[in-house]
Amino acid sequence: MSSRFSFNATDAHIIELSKYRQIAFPQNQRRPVQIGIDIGGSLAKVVWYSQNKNSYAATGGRLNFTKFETENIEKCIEFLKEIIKKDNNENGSMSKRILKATGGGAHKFNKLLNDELNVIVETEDEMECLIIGLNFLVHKIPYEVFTYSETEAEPMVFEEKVIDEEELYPYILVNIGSGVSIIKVTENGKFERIGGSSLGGGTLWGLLSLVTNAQTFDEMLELSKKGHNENVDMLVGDIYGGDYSKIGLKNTAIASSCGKIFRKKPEDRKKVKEEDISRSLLYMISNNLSQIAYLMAQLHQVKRIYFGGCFIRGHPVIMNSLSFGIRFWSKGTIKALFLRHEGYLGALGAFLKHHGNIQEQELLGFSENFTKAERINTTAVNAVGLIDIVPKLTYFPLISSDEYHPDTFDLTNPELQKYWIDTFDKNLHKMVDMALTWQSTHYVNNIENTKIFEDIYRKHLQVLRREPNAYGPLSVRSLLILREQCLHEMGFGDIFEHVKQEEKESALETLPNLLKKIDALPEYEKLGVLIDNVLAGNMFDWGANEVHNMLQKGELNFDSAKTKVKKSEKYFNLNEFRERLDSGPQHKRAVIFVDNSGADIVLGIIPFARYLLNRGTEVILAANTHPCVNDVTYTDLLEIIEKVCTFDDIINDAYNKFGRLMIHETGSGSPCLDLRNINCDLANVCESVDLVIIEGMGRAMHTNFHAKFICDSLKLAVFKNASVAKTLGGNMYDGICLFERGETSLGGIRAKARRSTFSEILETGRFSFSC
Ligand SMILES: Nc1ncnc2c1ncn2[C@@H]1O[C@H](COP(=O)(O)OP(=O)(O)OP(=O)(O)O)[C@@H](O)[C@H]1O
Ligand SMILES: CC(C)(CO)[C@@H](O)C(=O)NCCC(=O)O
Repeated sequence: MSSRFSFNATDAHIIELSKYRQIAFPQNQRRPVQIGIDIGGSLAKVVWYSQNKNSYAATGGRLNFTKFETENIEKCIEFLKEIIKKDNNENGSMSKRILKATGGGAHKFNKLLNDELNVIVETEDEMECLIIGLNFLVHKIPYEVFTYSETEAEPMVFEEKVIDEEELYPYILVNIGSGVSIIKVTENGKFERIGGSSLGGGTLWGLLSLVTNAQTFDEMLELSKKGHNENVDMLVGDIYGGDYSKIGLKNTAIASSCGKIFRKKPEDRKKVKEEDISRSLLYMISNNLSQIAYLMAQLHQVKRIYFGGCFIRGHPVIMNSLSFGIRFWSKGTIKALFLRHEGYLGALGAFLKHHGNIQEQELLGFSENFTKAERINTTAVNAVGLIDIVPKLTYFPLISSDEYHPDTFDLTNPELQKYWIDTFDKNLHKMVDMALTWQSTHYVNNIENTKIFEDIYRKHLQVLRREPNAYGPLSVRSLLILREQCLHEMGFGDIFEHVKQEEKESALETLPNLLKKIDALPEYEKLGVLIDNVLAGNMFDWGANEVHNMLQKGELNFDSAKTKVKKSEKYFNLNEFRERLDSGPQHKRAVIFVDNSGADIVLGIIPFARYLLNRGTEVILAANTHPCVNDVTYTDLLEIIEKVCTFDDIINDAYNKFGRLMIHETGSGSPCLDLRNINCDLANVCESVDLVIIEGMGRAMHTNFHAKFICDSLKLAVFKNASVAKTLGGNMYDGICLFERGETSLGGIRAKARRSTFSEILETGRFSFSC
């Protein structure tokens, strides 16, 4: 089967998930490079922090991952020397650094590391580091954990981040390195190594080195993919002539690994294919481990079994046989859990042991960055991976259900998958054109970077065509985020800046007159006109292909947009909103998640916000932190409001005098809105919000269309994509205005169990409620 795990690693422009796993630290974090290393019997794994200068996104830092064969420890040391030298050049020479090291090699090579690197090597316990690393990934990295089964249409099924401790403990970790350690974890900081096995990854590597001509472990695994184990394994059918149904053994079950070889004549034994024997040995090790893992879980009455260690390396056959074994032995009651950063648990744990890192995590958010454009360091076994470290994000406090999921469309349907991947592929050239224009207006002459951007994104799309869930569940949101990451990684900033600037200026010129006209309307007509204006403004969306074409040809202006947008038959209940405004208690505070710059924000949203302010409702405008398409960013919005303040007293007073108009950043850089990850300051000011307004196709259709809130909510958007319209039951350019009363408005109790934070979990080991 083709999969993300077999992507061509020699390609310099793309970070394949299994081999490049960076995790991205927030801006303004200046600190010396910190390194964690886990030197095992087979491989030395390195995790280090680097500042994220290359990226336009305001991500201040990044966790990088790489590994070397322990046999070549000197290459690893050279690599570490380079990292330290680079950091000395950038941040100034430091006094002796601390290197956090774990694994057997931290002891064995202690003196060598000390002498060669001129560092203080602090040795950390291997088992403890594995658990710290695992807990970090499970709590902090989106879609880190997944189950795997080839019998399902979609083999990889991702788990949400585990936030509550009760969900997590007790668990066992089966860490398959050279040898195997099995660790039971019952609560934060409480663990015990309950067993192990010497039949592990080193065993397979050793045996395959003996029976194949392959040079590297990866070549050996490749061989196993092509092999047929039934040529060497004795199956139940070989003994019974069919199934042994009485005890539930099918004829295809392996009765005796390698058990057919002894029957062969000595001259035929040499003809056994290396592919077949590789496959057989791989099953032998994996099946044995799944059985031991299950027995351990039984003995200790544990339901969660995580598999870690480089042995797994996202290899489908290994994962499938471990999964199958656990499912088989547990009669389907337990599922094997895998991790996308499975080989780095120990090194990550050692890294996090640097002073303050564990507490610090609570202040930070982490996102995965799949993209890197530098030439790969060829001395490493598998180059580097990336995790970006971003300012801390949190749950939006007004979501009413724990079932909240941002994405509206389930892209498990192959037709929809193809449609969306094709759509982004076809539109890519438009982004490239924008990137080129952006370069020319910034006097940057680096066509190569635009080409690399195009290349990287297209290659990611190719990966996704083969393995749609390679980077976590596929959604329109994930495709959009990936595109932004690729742009940012190549140093592109706000590539729609010129478009936004022009549209903003022209809209600001129109605004005073528009406000006058609205003010002159009879009171009962105002709301309808304001909502029409928001929907017309929302047409100015350079991210929607159809509209992009119109805008580029100059075929759209505010008036023509107003005639183009029709009211959706199915999703337009303005009257209910009007009735609520007229008869219910006045809303105290509204938050508006805004969308595009130009006419959208200036002629649509600002007059509507002004109307709410006039009615006595405070208004928070929540705009993206980072640029994406022509969405208005937090900094754009500050500028716009300051301009509006120069000619409109209502906005000026509310913003400058009374603080009744507030502007906040969402923490996002996407046209979609994931309300599980909102800037903490915004979440805090939204605690007292009783009206949530979400605007735009990305925020209110691709995402949040089904979101329910504990307070009143209003979704405003226009169908600008035919597939979205068809799937949701609307027509192209229908405007939706969806008002829904919240539990509080209906008299319900406003209460919600908040989620425990990671530091609480780590530090107190107790379950608690907090932001
Ligand atoms: N590119 C690779 N090169 C070598 N081994 C690999 C590679 N990819 C996966 N492996 C497998 O991973 C195993 C090593 O896993 P890991 O790095 O987790 O263990 P380790 O830390 O070296 O061992 P231990 O913890 O037992 O000391 C190897 O024995 C081999 O089976
Ligand atoms: C010796 C370690 C802990 C080194 O990581 C590992 O290789 C292992 O757990 N080996 C298995 C030893 C045993 O329990 O049989």
